[in-house]
Amino acid sequence: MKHRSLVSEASEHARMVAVTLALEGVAVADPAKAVENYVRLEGDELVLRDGTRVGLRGRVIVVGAGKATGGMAVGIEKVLGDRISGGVISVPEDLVESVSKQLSRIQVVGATHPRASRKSVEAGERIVSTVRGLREEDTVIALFSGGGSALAELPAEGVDIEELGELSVKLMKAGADIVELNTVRKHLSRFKGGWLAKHAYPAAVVALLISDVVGDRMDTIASGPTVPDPTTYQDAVAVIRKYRLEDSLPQSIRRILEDGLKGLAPETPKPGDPAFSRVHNRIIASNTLSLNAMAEKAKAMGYNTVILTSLLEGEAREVAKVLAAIAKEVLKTGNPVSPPAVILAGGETTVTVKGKGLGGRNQELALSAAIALKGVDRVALVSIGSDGRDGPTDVAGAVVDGYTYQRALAKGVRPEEYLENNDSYNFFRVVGGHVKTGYTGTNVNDFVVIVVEKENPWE
Ligand SMILES: Nc1ncnc2c1ncn2[C@@H]1O[C@H](COP(=O)(O)OP(=O)(O)OP(=O)(O)O)[C@@H](O)[C@H]1O
Ligand SMILES: O=C(O)[C@H](O)CO
Ligand SMILES: [Mg+2]
Repeated sequence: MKHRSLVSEASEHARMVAVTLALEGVAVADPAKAVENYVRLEGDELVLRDGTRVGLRGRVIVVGAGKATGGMAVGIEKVLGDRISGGVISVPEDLVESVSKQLSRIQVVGATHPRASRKSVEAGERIVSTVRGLREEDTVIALFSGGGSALAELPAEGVDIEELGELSVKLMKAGADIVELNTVRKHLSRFKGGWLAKHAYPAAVVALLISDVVGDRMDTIASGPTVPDPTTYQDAVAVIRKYRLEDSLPQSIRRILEDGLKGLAPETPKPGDPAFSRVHNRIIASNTLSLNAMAEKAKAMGYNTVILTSLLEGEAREVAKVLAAIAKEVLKTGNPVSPPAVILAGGETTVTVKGKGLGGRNQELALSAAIALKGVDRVALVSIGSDGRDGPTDVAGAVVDGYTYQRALAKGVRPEEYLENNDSYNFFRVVGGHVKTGYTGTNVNDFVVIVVEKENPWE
């Protein structure tokens, strides 16, 4: 069968618009651009986008940790230039060389993630010694993003970093979510959970955060080194009990938690602590901020636009069915918006991997949507991970339309079979539809864009 009969003009147009919008969501989350769009220097004042003004009277020290922190540091050097007195950031060790080349005022150290190591402690010690002893007239610019929890650490007294890394991995494998995981990590640290703000006090702190946490809880992003910690030792112990890990706790960790419960070890700094009186925590890139930018662009392109949520969760293949149903409803009744329509959603779905295939949650969501959208004209759906790596694969995600199913059959590929085997990567490798961005250097979770065209989108 000719390819032309396996697609329509409207579907092609919808695919193009869907991918264009998804890439806009990634672009606005670019770490350097996000910093440059959020802060500017006016005389001897740092002015934040929300109008906050911070006088730069003494030294300006830049610190931070995270997978996007290198890009953020490039941005802050562009904004502040030689107003920066110095500083040090921790990035994944394979990025140290490329990031160092772009910086002239800020030093770069390499550490490990998603599991912390001795290198993470060296990074944590470097950062803390850089901010300790600063004066009231000095200013710390803190740059934190996803991966920051692992990339910089200062373990609580006696806690062994290898044992801490082991416990973190056990909690991740047991299914703990990031809020639970970081509640535990904050209570075994003297860096996380607001401790860095304590070390920097009485200097002013401007913390710029790129959120990879669904729901954007600031105290959870990189475990909130500059953010007052609302969680307690009781919360941390409750997490460990929930995942039945208390019997296998190493002695050093058990002791700290028991001392904490008895009030013999300091709680993480809480809201109201004077150390936060001159701390300004700001999210400069997030799933919500990207969805808003995508919606603005869609409206400018003439689409009736709705943002469903930035809190998407659930099994990817099931979420896809709900999203496909919304796309069909737009065509059927014009609800929640009439064509030409753009429907946006973001967050982080999950995949229960039972098959032997290769893929990621975004590719799996797209494949399931291709099945649900079989035969539906004028519609496209794209799902991508904003960091450019969907699961253990080299693509960001995939785009599908109402003809993807037929195109697969024409190539002898049965979509349901690939879905059952969690083999979405190989489905799109054969049928087409991969969205490749390369590693984007940012992470604001995943985006789904649905486009529903009117009869003739070229009009
Ligand atoms: N064959 C597969 N098909 C679908 N999803 C898969 C497959 N293999 C792994 N996954 C999913 O990919 C997830 C890991 O995704 P990924 O590698 O993008 O990390 P992440 O969750 O985005 O974390 P990071 O913050 O490091 O990017 C796993 O939790 C798993 O659910
Ligand atoms: O490093 C972390 O804690 C996670 O990426 C959440 O920000
Ligand atoms: Mg990822």
